[in-house]
Amino acid sequence: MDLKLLTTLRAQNPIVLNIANFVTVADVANGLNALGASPIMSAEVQEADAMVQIAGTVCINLGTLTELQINQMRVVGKLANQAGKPVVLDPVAVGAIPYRYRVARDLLASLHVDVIRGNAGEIAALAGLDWQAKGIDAGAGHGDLVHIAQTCAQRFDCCVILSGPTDVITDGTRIAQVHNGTPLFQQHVGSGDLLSSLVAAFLATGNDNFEAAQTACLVLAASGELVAQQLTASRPASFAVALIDKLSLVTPAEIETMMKIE
Ligand SMILES: Nc1ncnc2c1ncn2[C@@H]1O[C@H](COP(=O)(O)OP(=O)(O)O)[C@@H](O)[C@H]1O
Ligand SMILES: Cc1ncsc1CCOP(=O)(O)O
Ligand SMILES: [Mg+2]
Repeated sequence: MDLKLLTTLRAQNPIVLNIANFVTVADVANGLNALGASPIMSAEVQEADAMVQIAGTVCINLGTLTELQINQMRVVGKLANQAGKPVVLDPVAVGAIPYRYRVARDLLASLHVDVIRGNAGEIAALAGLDWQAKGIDAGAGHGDLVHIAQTCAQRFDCCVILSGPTDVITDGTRIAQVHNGTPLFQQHVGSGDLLSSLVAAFLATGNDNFEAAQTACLVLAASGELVAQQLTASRPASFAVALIDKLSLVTPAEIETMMKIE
């Protein structure tokens, strides 16, 4: 974990290309912008080449996929691989919907993904391990989260973030755990989508994927925890607004005093 990456990211203001879902697209754009990245969303395959050329990194979110969008994901992902631009995959609800699972497996077979970011239900499904996912949420299960994340990372030869009350980050060998956060994240739809796109923003700093992924998890979780401490009413909508503000203000020094990372 390297909090200097936050300063680097803000100095670079990297363009993050998002194939977003239509539920959380504005939250993701505003969260990226607040942190110090430059978001761009695209839904048209004809502009894939130009988009990848201007982008520093790409985040592919399966949230509201269509056949047209899946084709766009494949084209954008392949172009990003050819151009050496890092790719993040958010496999929304692959643990609950078999069609999505097949789409994710097809994408992972035809592209190299640098980081997969999902909740326990999503990462367990991709790891081929038992878990009861519930829609877009993690659901219930009893497995060892570190083992699940490592199995997924080794299977797809990439870095994996299994997020939740504790975020587990692994490249298959190295493991980090971020214990910061607040249960308010679960009450606001889109927290996971935002994390996936912030991971893409940190990957643009050119650092080791494992370090960049950890730093993204820490910055978001710590920002949420700081907001939760200051809110007078712990409500999901006020949390979401205050979180965007905090992402624009939070400093490495502030995070350093409260980080719980192992
Ligand atoms: N109970 C919790 N306590 C603290 N942080 C949480 C909790 N649940 C989720 N988070 C945080 O919320 C963000 C989104 O994670 P998660 O809820 O797992 O994704 P998704 O929305 O895709 O299910 C992560 O930054 C994670 O650390
Ligand atoms: C509600 C919903 N339906 C399809 S995508 C989506 C948003 C998922 O957001 P997140 O996984 O970040 O909570
Ligand atoms: Mg999600």
